[in-house]
Order: sequence, then C-alpha cells, then structure tokens
Amino acid sequence: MSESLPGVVVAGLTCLDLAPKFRAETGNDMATLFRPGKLIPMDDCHLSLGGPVPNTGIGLAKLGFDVSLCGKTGDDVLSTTLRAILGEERSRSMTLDPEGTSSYTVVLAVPGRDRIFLHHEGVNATFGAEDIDWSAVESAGLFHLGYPPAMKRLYRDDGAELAVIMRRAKELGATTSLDMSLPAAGTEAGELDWTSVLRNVLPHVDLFLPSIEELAYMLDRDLFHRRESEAEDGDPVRAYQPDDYGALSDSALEWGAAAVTLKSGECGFYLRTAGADRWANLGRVRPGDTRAWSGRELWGPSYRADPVVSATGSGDSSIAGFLSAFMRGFGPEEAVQAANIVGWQNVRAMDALSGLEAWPATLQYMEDHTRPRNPLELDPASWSWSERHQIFHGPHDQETR
Ligand SMILES: Nc1ncnc2c1ncn2[C@@H]1O[C@H](COP(=O)(O)OP(=O)(O)OP(=O)(O)O)[C@@H](O)[C@H]1O
Ligand SMILES: O=C(O)C(=O)C[C@H](O)[C@H](O)CO
Repeated sequence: MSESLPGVVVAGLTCLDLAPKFRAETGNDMATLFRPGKLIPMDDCHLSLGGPVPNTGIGLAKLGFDVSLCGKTGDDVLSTTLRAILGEERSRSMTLDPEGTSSYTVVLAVPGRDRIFLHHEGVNATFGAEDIDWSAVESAGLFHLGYPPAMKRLYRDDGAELAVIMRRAKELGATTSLDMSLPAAGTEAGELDWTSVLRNVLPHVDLFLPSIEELAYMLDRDLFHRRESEAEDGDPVRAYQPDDYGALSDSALEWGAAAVTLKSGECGFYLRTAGADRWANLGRVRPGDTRAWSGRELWGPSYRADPVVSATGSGDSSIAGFLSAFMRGFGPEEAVQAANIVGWQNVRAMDALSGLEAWPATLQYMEDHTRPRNPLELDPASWSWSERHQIFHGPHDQETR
C-alpha cells in the first residue's frame, strides 16, 4: 500500500551552482593556490542547482513528497540553464523576473578545505510574498523557507516581509519551517541586528533549522568570533561547546519556535524542543505523539564519509532528511538520524542532490547501527548515550530513559 504523505511548499533562495573541479595534484595550500596572475589547471565544471528551493525541495521529492518550488530567477541564460536542469514541470511555480539577473554561486571546493562561495544575489534580493504560490500553501502540510540572510527584502525592516510570509503560511494551516544561511560579514546582512529579526519571525515558525555557526553569528557575535579564533586553521564548528548549544537554543525556543535544530557538519545534528503547550499549536503536520517531541535535547553523531567529496548543500539535505522523518510521523530520535544520514548521502557527491537516495534506502541506513560514525565527545556527566536509539540525550532532555 502506498503511503499518504502531506504536500510541501519550499520557498526562498534559488541559484545556479558552478563548481569547477580541482585536481588532487593541485594541492590545497590556499596562499600558494590563489596568487594573482596564476593559471590553475582544472577538471570540468560541475553545473547544478543551488539554494534550499532546489536542494531541500528536490531532496524532499526524492524522499517521496509532492513538492511545489517557489523561487525566482531573472530572464537570462543562467535562468534558461537553471530551468532546463529543473525541468518544465518543476519550473512552473517559479517566478521569472524580466528586470533582474539570476542568482549564481561559484563553488570553490578545494580538496580538504571548507568550500568558498562567490555568490551573486540577483533577483533573490526582491523575493517576497507575491512570489509564493499561496494556493499550494492552502493545502500543504508543510511550508519551508530557506536563506533569508541572502535575500535583502526578507531581512530588511527587522524581517517584516519574512514575518508576513511565515505568519500567512501558519494562518493557512501549514506547519512552518525556516532554514538560515551565514550572513556575509561586512555586508548589510552581516551587520544586521538579527535578534530583532528572529524575535519578529520565530513566533510564526514551528521548526527552526539553522546551523550552530549561523545562530551564534545572529545571537552572539562575540561567541562566533571567539570560536572562530580558537579553531585557528581548523573547522570552527569543532570549537563550540555543548553549553553554547543550550544557550543559543534557549533564545530560539523562548521567541516562539517549537523545535530548533543546530546543524554541526562533522559534529552531527543537535535538536532541542519546547514544551507540550507549544506542540499543541502546530500546523497540519504534527506528531502523533506530541509528548515524544516535547522538552527534548538530542544530539546524533554524523556518519563517516570516505571520501567527503563536497559538503555543498549538506545542510539543505540534512533538513530534507529531518523533515521527511518528521512528516512521516517518526519520533525525534529517528528524525535526527534521518538528518545525519541524508547529510552523509549529500557529502558523497559534488552537488547537493546526486548522492541522495529514496526513503526506503534511507530508512535502511538509519536502522543499520553498525554504520561508522564520526567521533563526538560529550561529557558523560551531562550527556548519556542511548544504545537503543544510537543518540546522546542532553541535560535538558525531559524524557525518562
Ligand atoms: N564531513 C561530513 N561528514 C559526514 N556528515 C556530514 C559532513 N558534513 C556535513 N554532514 C552532515 O550534514 C549535516 C549538515 O551539515 P552542516 O552542518 O555543514 O550544514 P550547514 O552548515 O547548514 O551546511 P550548508 O550551509 O553547507 O548546507 C550535518 O549535521 C551532518 O549530518
Ligand atoms: O552548502 C551550503 O552552505 C549552501 O548554502 C549550499 C547552497 O544551497 C547552494 O548550493 C550554494 O549556492
């Protein structure tokens, strides 16, 4: 018998990713690599869709959901390419703005280094409520929006337009989820008071899904810079402490989210949830067992990928995994595992979508407890490991184990 799954609308940033492939022999010493006047011999260029609209949207479609994509492109050759990759059917709900340029990202994925993005905002800067297919939201179970920090109209005026969109989606009965991106330092988004934006927006967001670095940047800039300098040349995510997760998620829950997840790259996926009262106020997609989702603090280690080809879009993919389990009625432990599995599927491929598999295969990976994980060391005095769920329970976790 086929499953009956809710419909989904995914809105927000859409772009074209151009990822020139570096050769292994090129090495990864950045100072030597990027010198004025130099020619770097490259392999072919991987062309793919970028941003949460295609990455999370098509990710969810691969996982079995019927998804409407609400993004925006200009009327140019990048748009023609983007729409050709997307296909006619999926492009139908996308807005075409004849006045603007399409957004693109040049992805510099130097082997063994975190990727660098050269990003052009293009028409994502003017994306607003009128670019959303509200008739689809009326019947959708879930409305997901991603990357306001790279979408000017959504973050200006303390996020007024974003708040309008999230409120309307909720009023139309959809469960709402929101993903972030890292505001670019030194730009308007980077200098913004994100606390005011989040205070305005989070009352209308059920599932808030940023990464640890994004939320630290938005709520505690000193902490963000401290962890960055502590990491020196390594991954700053590794420098964050469990108490940072607790403090940052506290604010997000206090301002109205029912759940906050903090994506943490190789350090895995963290989930914290509000109490039962907030869970009673979800949209059409809601857990069968509200209690299982109330007052939770869980952290699942990531899965070992060998090799990690590119982490581009791993956050978008992990969200597709998390939402997929959530919308199928699984508990929070399984939703965290699904996020880590789909994030892991993602990093095995250059782009955000080619590594992703269908739900039955994903479920099999989730159930395989022998699959190797990356190390995650948490203080056993406050974090306990559950053999049954293969997950850590934190000091704020209210479930009796
Ligand atoms: N190197 C890795 N090995 C295994 N899993 C990974 C790795 N990097 C990311 N993941 C998986 O993908 C998830 C999301 O990654 P990450 O935390 O980097 O998201 P993000 O910062 O939002 O990313 P992005 O903005 O790059 O899409 C992680 O929680 C983890 O499950
Ligand atoms: O990997 C990331 O951090 C991304 O933000 C991926 C984006 O969705 C996109 O593919 C880059 O343009």
